Amino acid sequence: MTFDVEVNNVSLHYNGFAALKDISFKLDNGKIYGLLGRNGAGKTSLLTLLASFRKVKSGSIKIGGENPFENAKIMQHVTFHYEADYSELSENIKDMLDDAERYRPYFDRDYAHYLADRFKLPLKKPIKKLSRGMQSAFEVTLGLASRTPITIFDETYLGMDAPAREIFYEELLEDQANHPRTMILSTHLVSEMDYLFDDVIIIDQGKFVLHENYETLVSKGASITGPAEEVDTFVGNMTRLNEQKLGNTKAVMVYGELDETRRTEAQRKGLEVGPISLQDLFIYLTSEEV
Ligand SMILES: Nc1ncnc2c1ncn2[C@@H]1O[C@H](COP(=O)(O)OP(=O)(O)OP(=O)(O)O)[C@@H](O)[C@H]1O
Repeated sequence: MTFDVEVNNVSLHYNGFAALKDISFKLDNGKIYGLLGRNGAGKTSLLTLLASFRKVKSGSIKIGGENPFENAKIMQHVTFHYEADYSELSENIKDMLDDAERYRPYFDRDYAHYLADRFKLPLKKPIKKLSRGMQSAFEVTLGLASRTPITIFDETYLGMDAPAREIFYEELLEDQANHPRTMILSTHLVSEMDYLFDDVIIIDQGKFVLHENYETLVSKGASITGPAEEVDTFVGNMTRLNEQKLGNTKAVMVYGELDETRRTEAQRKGLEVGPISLQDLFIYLTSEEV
């Protein structure tokens, strides 16, 4: 069975406030998707609909061709991980991992224990007594070890420190290579996580902005570095996303493709042409002026 995801014209209102406005996109199997959007863009709202935490009332969502809402056949293949509130839970990590094995059909117990060890999670400690970062690491452990065909992480990793996030990224890429599934990672940590994404989806103020392959997206811009005057002349009236100056050297990020003729021209003028960052593109595409 395949688990393609189809989101068709989905809108969501909270007491008259439009949090999602006519969103449509499709997800293929086996890719890592980065879901990006500024604060309040609607990422969590969208993910709770995908995870069937709430019912779609306007538009439709299909997973594997079926409506997933209250559909046990589909929902056992979808997991949603977020910064859960464990403050009332007295069970320890080991018991929780044992429980997970019972209701998650793809769960790999050995891998879960290996991850818990890498994250230095104390197996015998009640989860409510773990720090916020450790609770996040536990959630991430569940998410990876569940190996669910559609795995959704809603900024689960925010509370984790940088070394722990690095372990998560390493494990995510390695486990995805061995057990491909559809992963959706919503995040603000764009510059830190961009290399993980196969595709990027950007939403802004409840609206769909784009769904694009990561490489294709970043090739839509370039950074031009060299003597300030030369750079300014070369860039002309192209859209500038960002610029930095150090002494007489300037680096300008531009939006817009540079064809071979323009690249050769840059080279002739001694300018360096490099790739653009997803972060700069994201900031530009979701800025008020666009
Ligand atoms: N239960 C709710 N009732 C009313 N408004 C809500 C509710 N949940 C979210 N909203 C509003 O809907 C919009 C989208 O919120 P959502 O949490 O989906 O955004 P987000 O992209 O996940 O934001 P963040 O990155 O800040 O977590 C926001 O304006 C938020 O205030």
